[in-house]
Amino acid sequence: MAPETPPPRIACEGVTKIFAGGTEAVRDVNLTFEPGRTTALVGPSGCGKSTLLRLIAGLETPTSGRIDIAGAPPSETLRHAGLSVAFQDPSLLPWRSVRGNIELALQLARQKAADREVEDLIDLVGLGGFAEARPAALSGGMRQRAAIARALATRPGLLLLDEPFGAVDELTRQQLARDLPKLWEARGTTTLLVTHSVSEAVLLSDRVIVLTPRPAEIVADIAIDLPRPRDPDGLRAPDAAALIDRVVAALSEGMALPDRGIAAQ
Ligand SMILES: Nc1ncnc2c1ncn2[C@@H]1O[C@H](COP(=O)(O)OP(=O)(O)OP(=O)(O)O)[C@@H](O)[C@H]1O
Repeated sequence: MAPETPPPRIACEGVTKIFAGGTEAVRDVNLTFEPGRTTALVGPSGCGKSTLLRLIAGLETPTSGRIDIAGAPPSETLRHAGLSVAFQDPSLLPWRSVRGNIELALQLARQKAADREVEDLIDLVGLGGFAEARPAALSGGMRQRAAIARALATRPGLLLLDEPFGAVDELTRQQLARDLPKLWEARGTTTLLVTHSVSEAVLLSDRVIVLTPRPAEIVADIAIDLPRPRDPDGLRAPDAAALIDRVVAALSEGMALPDRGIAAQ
């Protein structure tokens, strides 16, 4: 089934974010994301990855530059439920069950799920049997997975994930890494994800953007042209390992820039 809203093209033009107080988190980012592709943003801790994602989500406004999602500002896309986010802090409503949280997202978007669609999503994120559980009865990783299911429920054209598997155990993480890209591909979702994990970025994405230490600037833009479906075990193959090495080398390059990272310490 097609997504509720078609996957948009996203353009960031000269995007800079300086917070009140003077912290410059993002500097002059120029990027275009093509519809239906998955892109990972990778960079050292505190470099400005989440800020860039929040800017694209319309949850922050750029200090200068502009962001355009299919011809409209991000706030517009957010309002039309064409965009879903699952961030580190899952922010589920505590008095609603997993199913209730997902159904609320659908109600707010004035959508109805097809038969069994909510159940299928709950199963997909490995929460079968926990549909009626409230967030307090779930582990941190389970809450994150519930938030992913909620983000997917409205079939957004644009899906923004910030460290979505941060609290998820390794085996479940591997299962999600197998299953979620299949769903994004089937739906044609444009997905942007922030991760600390270089191997996860290579496993999930069509493209990895490597950012410098704060303020985040682009140090490398690496195409991940590995065949799909991909399997975590496949990361040991020479072509995948070479891509991981390229991403790691770009991270080191960013750290070595004169005013950043190691050089700035
Ligand atoms: N609302 C805010 N007000 C002021 N400073 C902020 C705000 N949000 C983030 N920052 C600062 O901006 C910088 C970048 O933060 P951000 O959360 O984007 O980094 P990150 O790369 O996502 O970090 P991590 O990988 O550790 O999650 C940090 O120095 C942070 O303290």
